[in-house]
Amino acid sequence: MSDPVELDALIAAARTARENAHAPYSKFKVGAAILGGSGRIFAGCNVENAAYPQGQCAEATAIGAMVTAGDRWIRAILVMGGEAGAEEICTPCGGCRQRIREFAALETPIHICDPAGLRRTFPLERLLPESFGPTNLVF
Ligand SMILES: O=c1ccn([C@H]2C[C@H](O)[C@@H](CO)O2)c(=O)[nH]1
Ligand SMILES: [Zn+2]
Repeated sequence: MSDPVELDALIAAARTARENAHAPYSKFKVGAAILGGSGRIFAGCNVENAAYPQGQCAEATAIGAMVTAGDRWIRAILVMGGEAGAEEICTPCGGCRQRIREFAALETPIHICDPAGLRRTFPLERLLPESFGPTNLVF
């Protein structure tokens, strides 16, 4: 789990990112916020494209911002997608689960929000069991 102050900061960062999402095709806005190893927060939104397959998820944008700034560790990640009170929660897609895996522990919390607030928290391992990661490539 993340402490409540960190959680509030992640929610605020993801909310702002979500508002900036470029999602004219799906109309599904997503913001993500990462608490990095340095204690800094990195945010990202989904960035869609008229050539649909070129769209990028919010989590990928946030991970890119983190790596660009020099952080290499995800202490917690929060995803805020869709609309308040939606029946289904917005968990990271399969590709983003693997992207998170590159920089996180199996216990790292993935907080799932909608614009009204926190809905669920999962450890990464719950969303990506029996996963392949960096240690598989250590010979
Ligand atoms: O966890 C998720 C799920 C979906 N999307 C984006 C991709 C696409 O732009 C839109 C609809 O799938 O939402 C994300 O950014 N993150
Ligand atoms: Zn994704």
